[in-house]
Amino acid sequence: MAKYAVKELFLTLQGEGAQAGRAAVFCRFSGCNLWSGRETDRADAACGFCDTDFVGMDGAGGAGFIDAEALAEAIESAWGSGKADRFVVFTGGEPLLQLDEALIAATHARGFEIAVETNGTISPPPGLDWICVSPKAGAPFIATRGSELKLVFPQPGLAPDEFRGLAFAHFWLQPMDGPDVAANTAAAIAYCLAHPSWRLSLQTHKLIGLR
Ligand SMILES: C[S@@+](CC[C@H](N)C(=O)[O-])C[C@H]1O[C@@H](n2cnc3c(N)ncnc32)[C@H](O)[C@@H]1O
Ligand SMILES: Nc1nc2[nH]cc(C(=O)O)c2c(=O)[nH]1
Ligand code: SF4
Ligand SMILES: [Mg+2]
Repeated sequence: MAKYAVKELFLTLQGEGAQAGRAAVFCRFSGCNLWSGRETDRADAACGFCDTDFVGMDGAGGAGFIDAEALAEAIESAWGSGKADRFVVFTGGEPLLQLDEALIAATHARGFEIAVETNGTISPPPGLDWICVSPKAGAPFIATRGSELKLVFPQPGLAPDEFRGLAFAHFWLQPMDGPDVAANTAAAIAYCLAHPSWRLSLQTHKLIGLR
């Protein structure tokens, strides 16, 4: 049986947060601990606003990978040859359900800086270069330190000031995409104007039609 289930693997620009604009291989793992990914379950899910299809392994570059070497090789091949500043973002779904020390070692051995996008419910393994934590209302909050905290806003029951004293280098509000994105963006702007330690994170890839 394959060790890693990957929905899709692609080269793009990181669209969000402090690394926005940077070339990166996105490795999107299948599966999440806060939603099955099925629309019929969304209303009952712990995380109900997800913008991502992470079910199965049928996306571009998606597959079951037999071991860390095989997946690291696919990541290297997606990056392409002859370019420095190698950067991989592990996301999902929830990447910390699958990302382990063997895969971290194998991608580091190929010269990649390693970032994760995590929902904060699982303690990150050692060795990561960049940790973006995006907590979810009502879910356990375990990963209370990292590189950046990116709060999807607004989430009833999750006030930004709960997080402000934590050990993160950057604090972002990212407007919740969906039917209310315009109102959510206005609310995030108003919050950042009134609380300047928070900055606005836009999903820039969506604005310009990038993946
Ligand atoms: C699809 S998630 C995958 C990683 C991880 N499960 C997490 O939630 O952080 C990637 C990023 O997109 C954010 N996101 C998901 N749905 C969103 C939405 N509707 N609007 C804005 N950001 C969203 C998440 O909060 C997270 O920062
Ligand atoms: N371009 C681009 N940037 C991103 N940053 C975080 C993303 C994610 O889905 O985790 C994402 C994504 O899906 N695409
Ligand atoms: S935790 Fe992340 S991947 Fe899981 S449903 Fe929420 S936004 Fe989507
Ligand atoms: Mg995304």
